[in-house]
Amino acid sequence: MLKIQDYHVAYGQSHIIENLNIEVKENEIVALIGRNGMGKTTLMKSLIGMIPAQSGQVLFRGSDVFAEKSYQRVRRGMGFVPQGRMVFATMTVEDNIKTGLSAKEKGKIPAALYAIFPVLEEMKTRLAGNLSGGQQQQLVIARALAGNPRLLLLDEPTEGIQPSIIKEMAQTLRKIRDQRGLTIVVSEQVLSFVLDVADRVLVMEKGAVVHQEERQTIDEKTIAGYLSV
Ligand SMILES: Nc1ncnc2c1ncn2[C@@H]1O[C@H](COP(=O)(O)OP(=O)(O)OP(=O)(O)O)[C@@H](O)[C@H]1O
Repeated sequence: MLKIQDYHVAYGQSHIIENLNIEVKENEIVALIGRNGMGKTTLMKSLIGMIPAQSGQVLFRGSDVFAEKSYQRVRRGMGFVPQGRMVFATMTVEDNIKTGLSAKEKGKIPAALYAIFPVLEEMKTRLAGNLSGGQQQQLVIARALAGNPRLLLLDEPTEGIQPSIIKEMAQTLRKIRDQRGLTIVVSEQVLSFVLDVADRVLVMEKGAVVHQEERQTIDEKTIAGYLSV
C-alpha cells in the first residue's frame, strides 16, 4: 500500500534521507526505529507533504504522490500524528476532533470514534490543554482518525508518556488496525512499545534502512544495540 523508492530528502546541503527504500503492506504495523537525529521525523513530515523531497518515488495505494501537497495526500487517505502532541490547547476536546473530520461527516463526531477513546467523550467539553499527556495523545490520534485515513503515520507517540499508558497505547493501536483495516507506520525509540505494537521493525541509520525484521523473529538484543548510544 506504501512503497518508497530511492528517496532523498535534504535541508539545503544537509542530506538527511538518502536512497531510502521501504515497502509497507496493507493492514501492517511497521515501526521505524533509530537514535535521535537519524531522520525519522524528517521522513514522516516529508511523507505527509510538509517537507519537500529531492528525488525518488512515493507510491501510495498505486499512485505516485511524490509531487502532491499535504491536503491531496490526506484526501487520498494519509493521516499524520506529529511528534509533541500538537493539540489546539485553547479549544475543547470535541472541537479538536472536529477539525479532523472530513466534510461528509457534516461536523458530527462518529460514535465509533468515542467508542475507541471513551475518556475523550467524558472530557469532550474540557479544554484540550488541560488534559494529561496520555489523554492528549489519544486526542491527536482521534483527530487523525476522524478523517478516516487508510494509512496512519505516527511520529514518536510515546514521548513523555507514562509506561503504563504506553502499554495501553500499543493495544489500542492494534485494536484500531484490526477494526478499521488500517495500515500504520510509527516512528519510535521505546523498544518495549515497538515490540508490543509492530508486525515488522525497520531500523534507520543516517537516513537509510540498515536492518529489518519481522516481529516474530526479532532478537531484542540486536534491535536494542541499534538504539544504544
Ligand atoms: N529544519 C531543519 N533544517 C536543517 N536541519 C534539520 C531540520 N530539521 C531537522 N534537521 C536535522 O536533520 C537530522 C534529522 O532530524 P530528524 O528530526 O528527522 O531526526 P529523528 O530521527 O526524527 O530524531 P528525533 O528522534 O530527535 O526526532 C538532524 O541532524 C537534524 O538536526
